[in-house]
Amino acid sequence: MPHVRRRRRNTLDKIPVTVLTGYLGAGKTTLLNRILSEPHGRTYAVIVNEFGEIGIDNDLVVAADEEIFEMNNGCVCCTVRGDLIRIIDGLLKRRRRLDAILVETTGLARPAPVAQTFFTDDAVRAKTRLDSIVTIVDAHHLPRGLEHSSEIPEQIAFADVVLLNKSDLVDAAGLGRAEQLVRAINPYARLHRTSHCEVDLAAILDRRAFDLDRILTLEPDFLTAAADPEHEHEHDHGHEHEHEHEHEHEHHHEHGDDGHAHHHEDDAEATPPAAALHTDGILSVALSTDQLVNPDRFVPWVETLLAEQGGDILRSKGILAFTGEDRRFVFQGVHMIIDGNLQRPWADGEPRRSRLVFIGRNLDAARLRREFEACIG
Ligand SMILES: Nc1nc2c(ncn2[C@@H]2O[C@H](COP(=O)(O)OP(=O)(O)OP(=O)(O)O)[C@@H](O)[C@H]2O)c(=O)[nH]1
Repeated sequence: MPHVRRRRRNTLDKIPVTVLTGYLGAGKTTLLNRILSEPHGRTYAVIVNEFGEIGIDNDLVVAADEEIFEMNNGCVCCTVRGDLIRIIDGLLKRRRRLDAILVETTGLARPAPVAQTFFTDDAVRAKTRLDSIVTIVDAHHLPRGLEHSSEIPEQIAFADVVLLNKSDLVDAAGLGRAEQLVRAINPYARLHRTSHCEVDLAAILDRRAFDLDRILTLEPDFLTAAADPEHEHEHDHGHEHEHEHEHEHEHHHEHGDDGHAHHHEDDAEATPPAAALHTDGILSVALSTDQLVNPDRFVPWVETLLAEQGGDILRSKGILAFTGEDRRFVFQGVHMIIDGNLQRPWADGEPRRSRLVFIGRNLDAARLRREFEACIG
């Protein structure tokens, strides 16, 4: 069927865009330098706020007075002196095929406006697709950073992929604690422990974390991120995490008025000291049901919820089994912008289990649960 072929080609042709965030000194430049100088045989474009920040050797730069710089490995680097949409337009007009675009969000407290550009701008959306949000976390600085910064938990909350970097500067216990701090904010991101951002670029580029089709193939990880076999862990502590995640999935993170997480007593072993868990009130709420959900109630509910509380809800994702519908409804959101559609049919014998997750601040878990349950049947 002609239109099916056209759709496939469109998806394949779209250039994946990765949005990179991370606190001051976390290692963003280190990662970008690798991408722009390693002989990986692919052509990536890196968009940075100010070229000066990248600190790359000037010899790599071919045409220094242009806004778009070509590197000696074929990658291009450009700077958001102008606006993002115009820069992307300029990149797309170049003849050379790009394998991926990476946008660094230094200087922006929040990565959301950049991410949303790829949902909302038609011209950009026609040629590119938001692939994932990657957050670099300084494992050494994280406990202190969380005490002082509201940006760090927010950046972690947005992430589809977390690089827990500077792992060489902390011992195994410290690294485990840092990972728990990340997980307390965002249990769903794929996490890689790195030193000097040494990670296979395939782990951060072209992940299809925002691709609704792909959420389905990632589904085993969707609510069990800690059991991810692709984690680059140096030692096995999976059991601890499975335990931790049982709580996260069945209940949610319980935070008190002080914004600190409170865990169940039997979880004590896997829980960092409460004082270290300053997550700026950001928590995740996971909801699920084995009963069918009424789309006429669910869709208006989630739309209203995100319209009213989208400022606080940083990320949302869901797979829904609707009454009278053989296909799965899948959605994905950044603040109040959501994208969702019907996907493949539920397989024979596959439990029609609806799951959704919200990550954000000021989330009233009991109310979310109550309102979601009101959409059942
Ligand atoms: N020990 C150690 N040092 C690292 C690692 N990653 C980066 N660094 C160093 O940390 C410092 C900061 O790294 P950058 O890559 O500049 O960090 P950044 O996030 O770009 O920093 P800003 O541009 O200031 O936001 C540099 O001196 C890096 O060499 C790591 O994994 N281990």
